[in-house]
Amino acid sequence: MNKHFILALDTGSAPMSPADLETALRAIGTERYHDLHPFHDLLHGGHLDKGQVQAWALNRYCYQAAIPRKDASLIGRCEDRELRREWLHRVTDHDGNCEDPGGIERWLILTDGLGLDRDYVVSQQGALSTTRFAVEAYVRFVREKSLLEAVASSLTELFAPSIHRRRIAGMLKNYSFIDETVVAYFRRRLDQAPRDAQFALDYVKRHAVTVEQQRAVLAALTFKTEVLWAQLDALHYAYVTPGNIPPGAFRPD
Ligand SMILES: O=C(O)c1cc(C(=O)O)c2c(n1)C(=O)C(=O)c1cc(C(=O)O)[nH]c1-2
Repeated sequence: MNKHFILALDTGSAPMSPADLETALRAIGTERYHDLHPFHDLLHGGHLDKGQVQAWALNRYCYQAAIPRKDASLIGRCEDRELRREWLHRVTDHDGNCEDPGGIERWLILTDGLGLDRDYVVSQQGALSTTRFAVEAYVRFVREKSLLEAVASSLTELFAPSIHRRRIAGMLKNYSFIDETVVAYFRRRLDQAPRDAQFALDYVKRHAVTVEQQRAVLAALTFKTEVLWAQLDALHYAYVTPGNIPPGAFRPD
């Protein structure tokens, strides 16, 4: 977390204004969001082979599959009807409904396009243990922490549209095996994520009013950046340095 803001909250003085809280939250993204991870430079810059892109996509499926579970958990313990109403579409955005097949289906179209077997992807059997541990830590965090911290932990989405735009452009340009069908998931998120992130940011700015609450939301967002970073560390270790794929994990042909 940005040292300046920790110090501001350590003094025991007045809580930050909502505007300063937003600045502090955004500073966490600037310092820690996973757009800074070297694995993303390789992925977006066209420096991975098809097997490494497959490894990324099948590991990332675990995250996709967990998102509606953590959102349903949040709804399940929320007393506030307005918040439940607003949060509900996050579940259908991923699970789909009669009008839209949903984000998980779009992710599976992406893994189909990369030549991966659907049942194998959905089984998560080839995923790295670190991926599963990190993703599950996020689900548990949302289930167990305060509602305010749970909402704050989604705020990495403030920073997602720019990485999605970079990914769409970079992957289409740099990989012969990527086409519009495969990047459809990210195109859709360009509309969905800003709306969700803005709601969550407004909620956090309205409800994190004490020093303790502000400290908790900053820590929640920091935790979430670690969930994302750990997944890329694991991918980088296993699939970029030769000889490191752990037993049982996906092995590219
Ligand atoms: O590709 C990415 O870098 C990225 C990052 C994040 C994020 O920052 O948590 C999400 C997504 N994508 C995404 O597609 C998505 O649906 C999503 C939901 C959430 C969340 O915490 O509720 N984060 C993200």
